[in-house]
Amino acid sequence: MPDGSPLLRVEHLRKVYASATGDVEAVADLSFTMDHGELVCIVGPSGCGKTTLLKCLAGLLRPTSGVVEMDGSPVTGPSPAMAVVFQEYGRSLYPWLTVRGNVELPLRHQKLSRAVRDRTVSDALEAVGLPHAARSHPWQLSGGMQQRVAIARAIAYRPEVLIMDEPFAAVDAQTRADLEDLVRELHLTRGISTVFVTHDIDESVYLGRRVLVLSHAPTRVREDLVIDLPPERDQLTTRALPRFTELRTRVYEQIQRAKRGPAEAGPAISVG
Ligand SMILES: Nc1ncnc2c1ncn2[C@@H]1O[C@H](COP(=O)(O)OP(=O)(O)OP(=O)(O)O)[C@@H](O)[C@H]1O
Repeated sequence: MPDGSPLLRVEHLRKVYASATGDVEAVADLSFTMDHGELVCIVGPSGCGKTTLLKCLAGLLRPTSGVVEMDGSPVTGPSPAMAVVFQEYGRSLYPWLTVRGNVELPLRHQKLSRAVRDRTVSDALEAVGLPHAARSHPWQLSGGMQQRVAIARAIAYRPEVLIMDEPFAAVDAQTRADLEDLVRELHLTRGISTVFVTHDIDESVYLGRRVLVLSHAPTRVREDLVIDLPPERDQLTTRALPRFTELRTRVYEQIQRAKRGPAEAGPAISVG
């Protein structure tokens, strides 16, 4: 239960890959915390280390040094309290299972009665707007619908943290806008704590309550920006607000500076 302590604590995280051509330092010295119920977006220059960071958060990669803690306990491996949604929805869904079967799959490892499991799956499909597609197979659905199935599977699992790695990079602009609104709605109505990695500056400002701008690789947090836009957001009115433009300009400038190299990276600061 939330008691004022952070949900996620990342402190002095460092990750060095050993490779045949020499060591690659992907994450240099990265620290931040995230509270229960927050939606934090992470942006940074291409190849800066975003996926490496997410894999360390999700326990899929062991950090070289530093700490990742969830609810005060170190993350040392894949945690049942975290669900990850990747960009490649086509590869994350099982084509031989129906939509319902895909959403239900991770629940089979939980000790739930058949009735509760059925209700949980139906509720998740309802939440992503796909109750009518339960009996379809993923390959019968559009890309955006398949990504909704992946999101339904993640939320049915009731994770403490939903981690999303550029989840909408492969869909068209209109579908992307709809999926962004779905993430906002799930955040507002269900209070799901979400870490959302994106290349898209406008998307990070539209979605986030905070945006972490990462430096060039080896990465660290260059800026921790509070997004003080109203919680009820709308694709037209929110994006037309002068404050939206100020915030996107700020993120854009920081990424441009970050691209110029590690020497430009300053300490993490908060800007209201
Ligand atoms: N398994 C690996 N072995 C060696 N180096 C790696 C490995 N995985 C990633 N890297 C290197 O670590 C750095 C960060 O990679 P990472 O994929 O985390 O960045 P990213 O910000 O997610 O990239 P993108 O913007 O392309 O999505 C890059 O220099 C990459 O080449």
